[in-house]
Amino acid sequence: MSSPDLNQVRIDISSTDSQLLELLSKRRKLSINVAQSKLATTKPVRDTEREQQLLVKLIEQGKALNLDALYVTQVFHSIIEDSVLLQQAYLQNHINPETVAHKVRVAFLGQQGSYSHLAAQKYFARRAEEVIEHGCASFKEIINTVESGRADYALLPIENTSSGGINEVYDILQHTSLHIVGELSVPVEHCLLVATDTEEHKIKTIYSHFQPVAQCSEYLSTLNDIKIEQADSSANALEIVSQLQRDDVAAIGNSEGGRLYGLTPIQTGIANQKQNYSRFIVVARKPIDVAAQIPAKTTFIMSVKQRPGSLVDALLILKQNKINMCKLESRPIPGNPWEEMFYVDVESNVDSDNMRNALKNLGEITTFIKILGCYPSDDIKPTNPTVDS
Ligand SMILES: C=C(O[C@@H]1C=C(C(=O)O)C=C[C@H]1O)C(=O)O
Repeated sequence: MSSPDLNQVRIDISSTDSQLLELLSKRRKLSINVAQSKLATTKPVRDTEREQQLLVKLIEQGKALNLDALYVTQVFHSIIEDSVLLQQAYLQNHINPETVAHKVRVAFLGQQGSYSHLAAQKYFARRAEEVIEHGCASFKEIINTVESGRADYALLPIENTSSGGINEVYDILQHTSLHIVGELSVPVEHCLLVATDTEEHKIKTIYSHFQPVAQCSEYLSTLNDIKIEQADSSANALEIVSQLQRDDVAAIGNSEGGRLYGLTPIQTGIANQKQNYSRFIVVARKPIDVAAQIPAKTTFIMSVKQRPGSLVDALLILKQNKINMCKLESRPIPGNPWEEMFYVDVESNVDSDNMRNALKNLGEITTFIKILGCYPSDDIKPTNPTVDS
């Protein structure tokens, strides 16, 4: 048998890919039709039972076509995630028409290649056609840029799975007039990046923002005689190392950002936790409404009386109203030694009856309470197909 002609096979592959794209686009249009019907019936966007039935059937059909179950599941998890996010965006635009914009101005920490920059690109990819990027040198500058109207949105990192909550951002949220309107999680894959043909044992100085230093503390403790130099952001560290062009310096950053500065990774996966994610919040001058069909989160801050059990009493109000708390952080209140401000994230829409009732009751027992925002939950957990074996 003569071997297939490579050029011809590639032409056939390209044509098959075009058909796949057309089908994906057709499926997306159908998802929008589904969103339109849910708008009328107020049915939730997510229907995990339907997803499960769909996956089981697709796995079965895939088997008959020689496609393994894991592959089919992965592909359709990604297709369904897109479908859910698309529908959520449709419903959100419907309920907040004033936020629909062709062009948005976004402030974030650092410059091109920073984690915040990558997160901004990811978040706005499905929300605006054009993003005007506004890199800032500090969190204060970011907040100021949006408060003064020079940008429409800001992205702020709020927590990381390795290093925990980002205190500076929590403290800023106590005083800003901005509102949380969104959130997203991005994988953070730290590498050690260099500008020359060098090796790890030759490195004497590492440039990094302080957050990656905390997230990679275990790896850094295995290196001898290393000086850590602080940079304004991860991207700033990459830029410095790229300018220095020395065998004995390196930066901690992501490989995608490193490529922008001509750096190569000599160590990958150096974060303490292999599943290293950062969660970002998106803030704007005006709060948004979250459609009832979408899972919502509400973030509020409160302080309670200095007496036994007052925090427990506040949390019991959430329990009585069947509201799940997914995060609780405490931060000192400047000027009031040993008093704490509590940051609470709950899985609830601020306009739901339960949440209204809880906020009314909390208002009666707390010394201060302020809602920072209600926003769609970014957490689209993939549905598990239960396959009978
Ligand atoms: C499209 C729908 O909305 C969501 C997305 C699904 C999909 O893309 O297949 C399936 C179920 C829902 O979670 C639907 O309800 O049918």
